[in-house]
Amino acid sequence: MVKVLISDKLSPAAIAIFKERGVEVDVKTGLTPAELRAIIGGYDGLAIRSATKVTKEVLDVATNLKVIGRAGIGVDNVDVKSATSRGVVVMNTPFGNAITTAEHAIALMFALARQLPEASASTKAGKWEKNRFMGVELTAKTLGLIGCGNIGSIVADRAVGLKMKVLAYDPYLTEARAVQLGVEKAELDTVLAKADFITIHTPLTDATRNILSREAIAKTKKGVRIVNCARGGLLDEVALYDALVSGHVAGAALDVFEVEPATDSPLFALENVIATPHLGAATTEAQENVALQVAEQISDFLLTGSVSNALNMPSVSAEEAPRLRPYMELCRLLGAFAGQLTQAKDGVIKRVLIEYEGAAAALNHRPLTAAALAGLLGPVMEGVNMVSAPVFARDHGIEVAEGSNERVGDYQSLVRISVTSGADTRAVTGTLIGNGKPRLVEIKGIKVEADFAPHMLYVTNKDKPGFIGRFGMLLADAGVNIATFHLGRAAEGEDAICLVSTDGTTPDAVLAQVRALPLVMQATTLTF
Ligand SMILES: NC(=O)C1=CN([C@@H]2O[C@H](COP(=O)(O)OP(=O)(O)OC[C@H]3O[C@@H](n4cnc5c(N)ncnc54)[C@H](O)[C@@H]3O)[C@@H](O)[C@H]2O)C=CC1
Ligand SMILES: O=C(O)C(=O)COP(=O)(O)O
Repeated sequence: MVKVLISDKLSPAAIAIFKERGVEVDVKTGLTPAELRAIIGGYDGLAIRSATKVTKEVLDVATNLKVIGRAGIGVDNVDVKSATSRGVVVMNTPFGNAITTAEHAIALMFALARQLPEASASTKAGKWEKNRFMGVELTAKTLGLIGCGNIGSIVADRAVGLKMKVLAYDPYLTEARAVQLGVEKAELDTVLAKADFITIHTPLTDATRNILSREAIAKTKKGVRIVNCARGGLLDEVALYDALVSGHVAGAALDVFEVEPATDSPLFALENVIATPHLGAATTEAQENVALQVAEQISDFLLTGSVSNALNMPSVSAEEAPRLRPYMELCRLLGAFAGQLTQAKDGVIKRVLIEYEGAAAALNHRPLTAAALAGLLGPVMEGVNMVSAPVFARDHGIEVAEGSNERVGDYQSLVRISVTSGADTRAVTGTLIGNGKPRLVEIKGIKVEADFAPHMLYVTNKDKPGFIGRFGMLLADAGVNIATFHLGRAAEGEDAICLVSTDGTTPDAVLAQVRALPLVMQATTLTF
């Protein structure tokens, strides 16, 4: 039974889904890093929000972990790079809390405009300071958005409804989308110079860290009000403090902080600062959405292999997962065959071409290519899987190309993997037979019909009388039992191949004797 750990506070809806799907689930919140490291090895899946930090150190000991599901959007608390290199899928729930977070940003904007928290505290203290709390209207003011993705777009939509003029700085925002949203696409400096209110809605990445730097804050319009509902670290808290004290910035509303939990900050002493404890996603609706979604995504992945909303792996829908699974296995096996042949020769893979023909042409190729690369790179990198293989290939300068052709030839469906290393290119081709069983049909252009078996011996030889008898005798004398025996040749008297499955491994000494046989050009043991 697969086992999942929920290590942050999630709606009970998540537990119910896991149990319904037959996934064993433990809930342990508030773990220290050491406590998490001590237990993570026992879990296949981890469901988190923003409190759990999934560091390299945690991943190093997460030996069974296959998937991390973030019930929410930001994954800056997960070392996605380390997860990827360890083959762990990282998923989030990109839409479940977007409306709720956008509403929090709008709420904070109103709260800043009318100093609601201070006014409420003063009134409750019996002061009735009607003249102290003079606000500003939002209508006709300019809102500057930094980041206009899911949340930024919803904020824009609401702000347009409030009759604000919206400027958006987002390098990935198209003109067409800006027009559709009713916002004006602008450079960062223009947003800074013109906005009466600024809200930030980018992820925290190396590119966005400190995007509202001291310099950027200095470029803002005097009297600007700033809302950050995205991530601490996107703005310089010390520079913001100085600008609030000097009066250049009229107010700031912060839901997120560089260090969380933020229990102590000089900003808390300022009257024109509103602070909430990372409540952006904290509504019943959003928490129900993200908990249900993350539990479904994690369960689906662990139980069926379908992949949704992964940051480091192509999606595989629940509908296509059963259709793709046998093809993934075929691709992995073909990749493993090609990888072992390459490893046995000169080793360094330069280029991989994966061609899909017939019925395979119509499939979702990204997961299939990832599976082929996982098989191919298996002999080079221990523990490689579909998550880590494409990244490993890219990082090691291996060119990966895909081709497809819907034409049906001798087989309904074919997958061919051609691997170039040094001056050689080796191609292996396979198909699915019967109820989705992988079958090899061609090796280096020579037709052969063979199943994959755990232990195989692959020999290339000259097609001349005498080889098969000597080869059979040699294996028999060495006590290596042949389970299946397949032959193929380019043409009479030319290059031939012999693919044998054996009951158990062929010892290296026997392999050396096979290589020494007359007519043998090369011999390699293969394992699958
Ligand atoms: N306070 C809270 O509780 C919550 C905070 N968040 C935060 O909000 C962030 C945004 O969420 P979504 O809108 O759903 O993400 P998204 O991915 O849909 O949108 C982010 C936008 O930022 C833009 N962007 C990326 N780099 C940029 C740059 N250098 N300059 C300007 N724009 C850039 C992207 O093009 C994209 O359009 C999340 O990454 C998360 O950190 C999300 C949910 C709740
Ligand atoms: O979804 C996000 O990115 C959030 O920041 C929400 O964080 P939380 O799940 O409330 O800790």
